[in-house]
Amino acid sequence: MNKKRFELTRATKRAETDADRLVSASVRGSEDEDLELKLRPVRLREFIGQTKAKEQLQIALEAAKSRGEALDHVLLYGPPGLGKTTLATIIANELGVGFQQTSGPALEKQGDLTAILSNLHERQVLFLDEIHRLQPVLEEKLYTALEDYKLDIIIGQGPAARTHILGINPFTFVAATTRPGLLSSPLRSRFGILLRLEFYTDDELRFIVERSAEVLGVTIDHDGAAEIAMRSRGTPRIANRLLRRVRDYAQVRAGGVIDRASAMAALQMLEVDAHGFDELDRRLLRLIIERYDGGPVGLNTLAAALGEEEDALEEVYEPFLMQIGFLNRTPRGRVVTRLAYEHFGIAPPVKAQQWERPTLFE
Ligand SMILES: Nc1ncnc2c1ncn2[C@@H]1O[C@H](COP(=O)(O)OP(=O)(O)OP(=O)(O)O)[C@@H](O)[C@H]1O
Repeated sequence: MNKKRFELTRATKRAETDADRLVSASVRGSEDEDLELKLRPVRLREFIGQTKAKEQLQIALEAAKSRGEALDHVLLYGPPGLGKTTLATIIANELGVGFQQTSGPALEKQGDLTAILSNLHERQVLFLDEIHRLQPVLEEKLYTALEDYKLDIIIGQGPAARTHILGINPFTFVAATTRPGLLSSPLRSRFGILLRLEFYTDDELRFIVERSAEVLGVTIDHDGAAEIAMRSRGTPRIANRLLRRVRDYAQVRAGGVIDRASAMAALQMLEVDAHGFDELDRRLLRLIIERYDGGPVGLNTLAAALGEEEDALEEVYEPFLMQIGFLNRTPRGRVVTRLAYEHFGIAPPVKAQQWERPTLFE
């Protein structure tokens, strides 16, 4: 198996494992896709949270519109399910231009990319998801397209082959990635606007749940929405999925109304705890606490002990645990914090407190 194929197989396996989880931030099947289409905000003013990114984008959009030019290329990065695709569609809507979507792994041949680029309309948005998985030859092809709106194409084969420069319409390239560190610096430097998406606060997620409930025609009170928000791991995609499952429960057991009691009962039945942890998070944290005395423990050791891919741990499980302060990455490996011990009602060893304090050399 060649290296690229091996990478793709690993990524597919990772996606499959993750997709089994109720609190996965990845899309889980066609039900999720249908729901997302219905719930996706269309304009920037409907997009909740991400204040910094939104402000930066709003200014750039207004400036581009008033100059009548294509918006600078945009790179959106951050964990899955935080609204990268949503923002890309909003950019096209706000500019009043067409939108075309593809992804790094979907583009296999140079011809695929050439066909897409040469058919773009003036100022339209081309959205490329998972840009970190774009093949290097295609990445190089993109450079001139992004910089000068030109494409080098080769006509003919063998000694008769000639290169030809093809002009393309000025367009806005919006790319998304969960792994910005994997992008080469020449590629990164082609983006004028870099927007980092952060995990949402509980209040922002509560707004999102209330808005989604309204769109779906579900009766929910403030406390019910807050309960779902709190367990959504800072991620709108998870909030919307939990809302759907709680709605089912409320319909059958609570007269169709979601309040704190029915939300709590439903989420308890679904085994999603107060932090939105599921079985996998608990296994990960307990393993570090019980087998490695709180850490530090290396990523590869953890992955082997859990039977998970290293990438999955790094991309899917760890970011949220770090965000809420349960886990730290140190040069010597992963360590859990006092909060993790408290969560499981286990007394932390004295050294756990030392690790929380960053040293001069970390
Ligand atoms: N700020 C927001 N306000 C309201 N709903 C949101 C917001 N961000 C995301 N959502 C909801 O969450 C769903 C997932 O968002 P989206 O598909 O844009 O995430 P993503 O970051 O592109 O994920 P991935 O990287 O997995 O493709 C959307 O369908 C939308 O309903």
